[in-house]
Amino acid sequence: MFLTDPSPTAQALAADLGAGQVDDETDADVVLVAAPPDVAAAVVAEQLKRWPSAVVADVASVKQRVAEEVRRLVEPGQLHRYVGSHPMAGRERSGAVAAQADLFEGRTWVVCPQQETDPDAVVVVQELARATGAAVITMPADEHDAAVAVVSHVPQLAASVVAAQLRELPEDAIALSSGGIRDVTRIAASDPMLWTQILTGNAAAVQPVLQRVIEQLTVVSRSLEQLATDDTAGGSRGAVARLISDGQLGHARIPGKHGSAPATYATLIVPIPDEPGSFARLFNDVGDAGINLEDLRMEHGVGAMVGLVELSVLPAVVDRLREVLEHKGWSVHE
Ligand SMILES: NC(=O)c1ccc[n+]([C@@H]2O[C@H](COP(=O)([O-])OP(=O)(O)OC[C@H]3O[C@@H](n4cnc5c(N)ncnc54)[C@H](O)[C@@H]3O)[C@@H](O)[C@H]2O)c1
Ligand SMILES: O=C(O)C(=O)C[C@]1(C(=O)O)C=C[C@@H](O)C=C1
Repeated sequence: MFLTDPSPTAQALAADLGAGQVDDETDADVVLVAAPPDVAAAVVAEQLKRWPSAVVADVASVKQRVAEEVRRLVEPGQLHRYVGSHPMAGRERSGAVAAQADLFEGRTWVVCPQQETDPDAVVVVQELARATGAAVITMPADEHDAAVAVVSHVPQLAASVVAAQLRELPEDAIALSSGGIRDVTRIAASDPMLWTQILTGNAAAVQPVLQRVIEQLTVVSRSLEQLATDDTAGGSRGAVARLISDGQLGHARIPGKHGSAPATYATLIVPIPDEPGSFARLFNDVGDAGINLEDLRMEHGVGAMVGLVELSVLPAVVDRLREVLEHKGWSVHE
């Protein structure tokens, strides 16, 4: 595998970290363009020209705009070798240092062929995606863009706007931060430059979703305004409950591991000392019990040298897990 990047540091770092060798002008069968969205189409066009028989795919987070630009930049006879794609996995941090070999395992990778795309080129990109452990979904670019507006782009704005409220919060108020704020704001650490490009590139699909969010929040805001002065105000509690309940219904639809149906797991919380080897000891004890962890989260205790590890397992094995862990000396909470 060969790498090339206009930033010599990014290129050398990716090579040092084992992503491949620096481009040495050998032939290419498949080129994967992982450049920022606003230059992705130009890089695709350049690569189609440079490698006259290669399949060229991009991974930009918006698909329609990139495909339209590629169509403008490329000779019509070359378009059959371009395949738009988008792995639905990533990090809130950029650059090769943030890379993870298993990032795409069990995640979805969307492939968006155009009408000109050669079906064999589509298969090449689908296979490349599957080789990373991802599950492939193939859909038209406009459907992709409408979907990611809801499942990725508006969530980014929501995380950012909630996190922005923390900027001037006094220290003793920030100290109360726990699961709620951490869960809602993880992606608020994302790169502003990348996200400005993504949101600009998908503005037409994102704006109507954002408008619906604003309308629903406006209803709740009006209700709370009424309740703040008159807690008997008719209809106001209903409006608040409706939003929370609609949220429950939406949340229950998020697919489980490997794109399977949403699963309900049983969870146990285990405090672990903040010292080397604690995690390994806990995992060994879970492994010795022959129990598969379905999910895992960790929170840091504020002002205490402990971490709170939340273990998610199938409900059928939770009692046995609790028993085993208590027997091994762990304190276990529901
Ligand atoms: N970060 C994510 O979570 C994520 C997930 C899925 C898809 N994507 C998409 O992947 C692409 C890259 O995002 P990233 O997070 O890896 O960004 P990144 O900043 O980590 O990497 C982008 C790389 O592109 C290089 N680059 C800049 N201009 C270039 C140009 N003109 N030609 C060639 N290379 C150029 C940069 O030097 C940099 O090394 C974007 O299109 C993004 O939408 C990102
Ligand atoms: O989980 C993250 O940190 C992501 O950045 C992932 C995420 C997403 O919203 O799911 C973000 C943008 C990419 O286009 C694809 C995936």
